[in-house]
Amino acid sequence: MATLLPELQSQCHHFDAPGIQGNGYRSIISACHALLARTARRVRYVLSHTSLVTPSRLRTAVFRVTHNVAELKASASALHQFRSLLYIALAMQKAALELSGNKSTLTSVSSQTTAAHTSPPFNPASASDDSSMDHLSGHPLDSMINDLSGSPPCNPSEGPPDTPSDSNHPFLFLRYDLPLARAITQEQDAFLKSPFYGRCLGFQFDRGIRPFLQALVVAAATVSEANRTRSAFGYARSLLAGGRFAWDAEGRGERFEQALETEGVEFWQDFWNQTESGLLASVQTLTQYTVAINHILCLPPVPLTLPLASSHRPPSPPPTVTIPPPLAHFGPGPVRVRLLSAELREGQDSSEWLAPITHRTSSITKKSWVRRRNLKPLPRSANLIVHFHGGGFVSQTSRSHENYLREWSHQLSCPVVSVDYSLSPAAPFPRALEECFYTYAWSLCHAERLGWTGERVCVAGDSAGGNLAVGVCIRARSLGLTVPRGLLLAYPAMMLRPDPSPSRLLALSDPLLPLAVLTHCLRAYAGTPPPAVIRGEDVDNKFASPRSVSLGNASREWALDRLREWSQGASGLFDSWWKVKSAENGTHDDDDEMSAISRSQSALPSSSPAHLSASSNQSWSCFFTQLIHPVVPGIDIDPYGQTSETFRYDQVPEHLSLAADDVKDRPVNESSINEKATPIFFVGEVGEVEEVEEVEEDEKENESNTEMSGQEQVMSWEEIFEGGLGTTEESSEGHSNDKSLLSSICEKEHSDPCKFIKGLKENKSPAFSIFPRGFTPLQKIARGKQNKQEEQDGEYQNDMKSKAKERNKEDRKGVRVERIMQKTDEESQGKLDDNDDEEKQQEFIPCPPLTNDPLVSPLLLSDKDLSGLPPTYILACEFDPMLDDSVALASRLSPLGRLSGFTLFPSLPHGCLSLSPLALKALSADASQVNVISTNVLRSFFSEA
Ligand SMILES: CCCCCCCC/C=C\CCCCCCCC(=O)O[C@H]1CC[C@@]2(C)C(=CC[C@H]3[C@@H]4CC[C@H]([C@H](C)CCCC(C)C)[C@@]4(C)CC[C@@H]32)C1
Repeated sequence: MATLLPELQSQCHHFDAPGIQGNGYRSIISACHALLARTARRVRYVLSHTSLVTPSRLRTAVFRVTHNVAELKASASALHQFRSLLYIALAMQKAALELSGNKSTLTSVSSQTTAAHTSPPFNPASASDDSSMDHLSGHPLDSMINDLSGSPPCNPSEGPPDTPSDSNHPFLFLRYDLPLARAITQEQDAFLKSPFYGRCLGFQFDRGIRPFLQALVVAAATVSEANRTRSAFGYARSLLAGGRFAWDAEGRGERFEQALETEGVEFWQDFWNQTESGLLASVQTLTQYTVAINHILCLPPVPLTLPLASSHRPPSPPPTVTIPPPLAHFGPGPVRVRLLSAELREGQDSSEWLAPITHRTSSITKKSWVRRRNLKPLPRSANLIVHFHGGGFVSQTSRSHENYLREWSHQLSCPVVSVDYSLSPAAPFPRALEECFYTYAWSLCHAERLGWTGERVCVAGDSAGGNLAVGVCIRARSLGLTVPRGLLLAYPAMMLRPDPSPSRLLALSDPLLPLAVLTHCLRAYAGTPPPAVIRGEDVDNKFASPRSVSLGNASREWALDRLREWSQGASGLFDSWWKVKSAENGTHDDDDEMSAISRSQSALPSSSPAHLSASSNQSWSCFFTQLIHPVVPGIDIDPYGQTSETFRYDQVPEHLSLAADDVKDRPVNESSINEKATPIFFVGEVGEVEEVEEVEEDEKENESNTEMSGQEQVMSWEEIFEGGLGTTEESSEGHSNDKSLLSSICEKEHSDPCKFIKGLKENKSPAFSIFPRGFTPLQKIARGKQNKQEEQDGEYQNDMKSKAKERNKEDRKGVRVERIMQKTDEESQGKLDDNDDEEKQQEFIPCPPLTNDPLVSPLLLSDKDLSGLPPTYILACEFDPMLDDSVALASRLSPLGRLSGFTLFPSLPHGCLSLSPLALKALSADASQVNVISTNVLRSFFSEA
């Protein structure tokens, strides 16, 4: 580590966005320093107490020797993992620098490394950790740790001033199909993650957040344990296990790690949704601002006609555009939207307000409306915020994000609209995006119903919602609609392709967004095609897919149901008390509505699937992507816009294609909204809706279609993969852009691209000598084989692994058998040889073709498209696997003049906005600033002339 850290640090600055000192490499270094500091303190503490006190029971009890020793062992194991991580990061860094053609930076590595060595020594005592041991600084061990760490952690106020912003700026993401990227993906699976999740959990985060993360892991481990047995006895056993996990750090770490390996997306979906209803939700409500309006609207699925934002000469009618309702996968269906408003405003209480409310929510909402009639409404607000929540595309609703939405509404005195879009895997891309865009358009043409004048609108999104927010703005711009005044992105997910980046490596130790869970989310949203038709009866079943058939899944759902029941039961009394209190205060929450709407189910249009036929579904599924960008399989975009001409807005007549500045600030004039005006175009196939009875016949046909399309996708991925790495002559026509991208990269360093590519393939290029000197790759060996590396990794790891294996024999048996069977099949077909590489290749995470779509991975958007975004402010967190998404986006937007600001919150994990204000207060001072800063950003958007 003594050499690795300074070497990595010396090149970090090349990856910063202009003027912003932060990226995944810097975060890895900070995490390492935090771990070293924590280990050093623990060692000092143990040493000082063992040397003074003779062995006795008293000593053991008072100084918690066993606990400290166990912690030390876990820290040692974590350090070992981090050492490997540093090697990987270093290899990535060098590869990225070489790919960017940044020769000068490569040659200066050694000199800068020396410089880093001469910098002031890192003092572990300065890092925030167990303050009980702070008085021990100055111990001889300090010097050892100084040697280990070598240089101080990244300080945002220091660092090289000449951060590059030219075209040679290295990109943080490494293409998934490069040999190094593949090697990294294999390596990450071999990491022993339990020390991070168990005892060492969250060591790299702010001290205050550790108890929260530990509680999270205990809860996840308990639920996962409960999944294993379904009986009442099993339930009692899992409760006991829950108690055990509270103090057995190793046990919960192992169970959590195992849950990552065995549980599917549904588990995480349900687990993450715990804040949506029940006790947790009720407790959260206590700490939030009260609001006058908190309603669920169901926007009816009808086409909307809006005026274009282009200037037109009166008296000619303004050109209009017709926006179809969301169509993908299920056909037209209502969109659920939450309207929050600190004050009751004109229009929000009008009878018209009830018009868009349909289906299940109507009775409840009408009641609440009647209750509010005696409040005197304020004039309509000039500002509106349209928000898209995060949750990995698979979980959560606007409700779990209310804490900051309510604050925004209060501080900015404006209504907030947050979309409860359909969730994956039931409704994969582009359904959610369509719904978000439809809501945006609906808000523009029904401003008065929201208590808004239609003047200024800002769009905000966190995490997965940030991804959707960018898509909405791009679409608004491409159709010539009013573009929001500002875009606020909180830790957005901008690259959904499985390209590794340094911050993604942090996912290996992150209990909030572990890599396995990220991969689940990715597959659910953009991986496989959804079931083509979901039958009417299935819609009532939240998990309307074959998964509910398996015993494992059934028991998981059973366990989660028990947890939910308990939580809801406990919150019953609380809820009734709270409602009485709210009614007295004249405030209201439509909590009943949300608890009535199960998460995934709420996402699905309640009626549409029953009315659809397979044929209609197929034509709808492509609607969104065709409208914005024709999807060209295999086409890739240079993140720096080199292939910017590839994508066209061919549906928008050229004379209507507006410059970003033309549309940016144009207010929506209500009187100019002319629903009767002739639409310029309308693309959609609403007319193809057929009756329920016909569904069954078409179903079989449709199933086979789905299978076929699934096969086609796999094929095309393989082609892309081969095409991207094969010789240029081998590549097919569809991959021309891959070729051009690679050629352009190669040209910088090598005259013959083919040779260079071959070099990459054979790992001969110096940059791709997979890992630097001294690195022993962790051995990725299928379970059931003896892992030789384990032997070297020391007793502790062996203990942990064998213990885990024993405990979970049953679970793992399945996996092993599966692999052995797979092998036997292949052997019989003569496909398998003993080559380790081939085995690894099978385990390589495939890249779903959809993730190449710039609307799925907005970092693949061309410069031309990105320059159509409104002024964008990015909030990012230091210890976030998604940090590089923010930094890379900022690097792209900054030269285009579209970046209005960037704030990096040190020591915070992903999702910090969603944490309750109480939790934030328990964290650092920076953490409590998260909400304040986001509010100020929105205020500045609204106030800018
Ligand atoms: C080595 C490199 C290989 C590269 C391979 C990479 C492949 C994948 C790449 C990209 C895919 C991106 C996919 C989607 C991105 C998703 C981003 C995204 O949207 O992530 C969100 C997912 C939900 C969540 C974790 C979050 C924020 C807040 C969290 C919530 C805070 C409190 C909530 C608890 C349930 C409260 C109860 C606690 C109690 C003690 C029991 C909690 C934890 C729920 C989950 C959310 C971020």
